[in-house]
Amino acid sequence: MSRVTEILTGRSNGVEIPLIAGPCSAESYEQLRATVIQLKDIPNLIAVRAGVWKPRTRPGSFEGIGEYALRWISELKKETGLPFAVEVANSWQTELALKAGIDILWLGARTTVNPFYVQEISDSLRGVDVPVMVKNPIHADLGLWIGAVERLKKSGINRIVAVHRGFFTSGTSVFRNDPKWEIPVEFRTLCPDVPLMCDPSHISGKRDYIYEISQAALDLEMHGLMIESHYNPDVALSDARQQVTPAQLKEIMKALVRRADHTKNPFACRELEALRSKIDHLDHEILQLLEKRKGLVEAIGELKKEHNITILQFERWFEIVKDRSKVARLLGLDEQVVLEIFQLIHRSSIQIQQQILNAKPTDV
Ligand SMILES: O=C(O)C(=O)C[C@]1(C(=O)O)C=C[C@@H](O)C=C1
Repeated sequence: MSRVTEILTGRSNGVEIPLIAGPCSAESYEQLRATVIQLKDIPNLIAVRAGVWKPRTRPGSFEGIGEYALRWISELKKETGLPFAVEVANSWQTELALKAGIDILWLGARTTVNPFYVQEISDSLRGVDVPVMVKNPIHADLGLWIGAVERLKKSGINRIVAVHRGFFTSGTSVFRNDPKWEIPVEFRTLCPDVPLMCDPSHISGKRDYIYEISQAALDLEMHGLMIESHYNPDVALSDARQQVTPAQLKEIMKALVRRADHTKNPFACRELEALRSKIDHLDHEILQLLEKRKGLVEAIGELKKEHNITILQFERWFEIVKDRSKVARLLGLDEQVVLEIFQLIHRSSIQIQQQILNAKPTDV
């Protein structure tokens, strides 16, 4: 699990939950120093984060100190010996950060979303050996996230870590950004060689949820955490509600559990194997039922073709939705999940019948 530490810092400290922490923004030398000195005590800490240029949604809010803050970082790097990570959004910021000896760069959600920016940064990193973290794009577009990783790799950047920070939501979620956990899981499936960290601060938007989201990320085998911390969050110039004090962060880290991906207990192993074999059996039964259902859908398709009936049957579909939801409820199943399964089945039925009804005479 310390692969992240090695990639980002070139060292290995055997930490099970690598942590990058620091203020949302570097606001003043005193604020940054006070925070970093307290964070230094957390054994999980592998690097400090500090926003220098802040991409804000609307003008008028604090947009970061800019280049000048890099001097404070250099000072604190010397004093503490800790590596520092900074967000860059274009080539001039990248060049200034590298000149200031910043150890780790990261691309924010508003940068990953734009292939032009990603390409510009990748070009300015050609021939430079620096680790880069890539946050997910603001919208749930896995292709853009993977594309950003590919652009960096093409420019010769080999030390890459992805960061899951949740996705823009216009819904009524309690979180600031929707975690959509299925997307980071898919990212890992498609990019198994790129370690994945979680940024619970941006997902939650509120410090009370940081522990819960961090543990959820660890249970999905994410490789580390990036958490915003400020020595006095209430006076922070940006993201005040989601920052925790270093002391709170220390408690959160102590409470988190890194679970193993297997057990060596022989009884538990046997029990697990027996249960999995039952699941295999049930899954095969589900597949056989799907095959039988497909046969019926094909037969209905033939009937529809012969008698010129439309493929989509709204009334029948509504009846199915109502009935399957009711049965799901009675069985104590998650209605939404069951509905999604039947939506997929229905979509497939329509495709099957489209092929039957629209088959050209030469296809048959
Ligand atoms: O009942 C039908 O007419 C079907 O073709 C079957 C089916 C289904 O998959 O259950 C498929 C398409 C219709 O919109 C409604 C239901």
